[in-house]
Amino acid sequence: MSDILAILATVLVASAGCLHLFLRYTQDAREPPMASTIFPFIGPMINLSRKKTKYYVGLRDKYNLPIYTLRLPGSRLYIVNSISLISAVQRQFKTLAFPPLEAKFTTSICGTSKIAHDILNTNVNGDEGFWGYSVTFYKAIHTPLAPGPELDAMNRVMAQKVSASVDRLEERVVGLFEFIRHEITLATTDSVYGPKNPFKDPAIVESFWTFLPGIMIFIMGIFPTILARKSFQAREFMTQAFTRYFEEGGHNQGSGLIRTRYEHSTEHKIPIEDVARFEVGNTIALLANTSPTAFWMVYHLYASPVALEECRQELSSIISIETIAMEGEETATLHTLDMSQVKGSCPILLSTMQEALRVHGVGVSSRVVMEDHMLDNKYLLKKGSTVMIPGVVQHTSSSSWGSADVNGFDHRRFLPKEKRHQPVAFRGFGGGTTLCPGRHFASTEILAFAALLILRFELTPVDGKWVCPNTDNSSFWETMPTPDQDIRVKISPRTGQDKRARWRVLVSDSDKAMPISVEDL
Ligand code: HEM
Repeated sequence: MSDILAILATVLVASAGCLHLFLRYTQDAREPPMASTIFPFIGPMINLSRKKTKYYVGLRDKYNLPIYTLRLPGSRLYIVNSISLISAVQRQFKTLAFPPLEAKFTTSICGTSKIAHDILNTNVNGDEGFWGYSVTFYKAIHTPLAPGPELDAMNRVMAQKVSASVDRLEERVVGLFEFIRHEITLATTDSVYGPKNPFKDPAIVESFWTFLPGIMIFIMGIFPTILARKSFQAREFMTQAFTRYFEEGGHNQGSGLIRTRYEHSTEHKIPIEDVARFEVGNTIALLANTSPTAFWMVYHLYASPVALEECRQELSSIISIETIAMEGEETATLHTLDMSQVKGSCPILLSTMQEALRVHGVGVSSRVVMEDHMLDNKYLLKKGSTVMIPGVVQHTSSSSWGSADVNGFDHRRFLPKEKRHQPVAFRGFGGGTTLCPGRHFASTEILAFAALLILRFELTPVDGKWVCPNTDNSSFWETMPTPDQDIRVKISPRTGQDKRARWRVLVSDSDKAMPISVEDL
């Protein structure tokens, strides 16, 4: 037995030695330094799958490097820690490019046809000029999602749905995440897809959440029909529903966003079933992050009596109340929450949402290196490698946020007058050319939902105290992780509330952007 162990140990040491030699031989001295590891290639792979984005934080704390190399079997990752290098990466958007990665993810996650694959990959990075599906896509969807009439129209539907969902609330016990996810999913999809929204069918809602866990398998392309069978079936079911939606012209009654997406695809001769497949992919951007962000914000509001009270006060000062005539002789009070006032006059509420995105946001911005490049004239990035900017590294950086409370939740941290932080370190919505175009829509929805909830209801945890759930089970690709365990809460109307009062959310014409990311300031 001991002989076998000795042989095994020798083989392991010898293999590690060979891998170290190979590493040294194939690593250029001008490349970012390597994070050392006992077992090259295999070690980082195991650590990444076990610790996920926490691995990047651990390496940042251990080596404190501006940028470093992680070698995985068959690929090089350059991980960026330094703020100044983030700007340098984002400036080189052609050489350190996102569109080729996006095209690869889209085709593998959505299971598109060869025709759609070829259209998507033609002039994918715009090297031959500003034409082709991929490079014109971002500009096309930017207009209906940017502050202006189309976004206002979408927000109006959303506001009405969110308001109706809070109206339906009554005294009961719910799973907080489950409840928020359900309401946000319906409000978001109704706003985007209109009256023929496929998500009105509960089977489609269920399919969406069944589809998500298979995403990593789709991306890696390892037998998805077997290893992600349920996900695969859910995706195909959603594809059929979206094909029917487009064939029946559902998009014509939907938002500017869905009409633009459909027109952009058909102008580029994407077959209808692939338009539907792209839409299944789009539901990930649309839904996967909004519900968890709303959940974390609501959790922190109710878990902190000070934050709750300050936000309630802020909101109470902008609510307008009028008496309206009802049937017969009756009257009622109508409370109006105007979202442009929320955005302009409720900085603590906005700051609480940003802090939820900072504390929980773990999105990684990725870029593929199109040709050998000297980043900032200092570091050689080799063609074919991937550059990664993990948001969590920035969000937990004490040099950006202050060492005293970087790990704590401070609902006032983002107040303009407090300004104690480095704004570039906020990566909740990414940055540069891939900055999330849906941030205005998502933020308005989350703020409207949270505002109505805290103005009208108390939430008390059934277990007696608020305990922050872990997120260890969340997937690698998730930008806002979902909680591992739900929190059972009792919902009850606030005392002293007029039970007959009516509430509405107003979205008045606004072409001003909310100051969310550094690009909006
Ligand atoms: C709170 C909710 C949301 C969060 C936290 C979030 C976050 C992000 C992040 C971190 C990125 C990647 C940025 C990068 O790589 O640098 C991104 C990209 C994107 N988001 Fe969002 N997002 C949210 C909601 C939405 C919504 C509602 C939509 C659509 C209406 C949307 C559409 C997109 C799109 C299309 C991209 C890709 C941009 C590109 O092609 O370059 N997101 N989002």
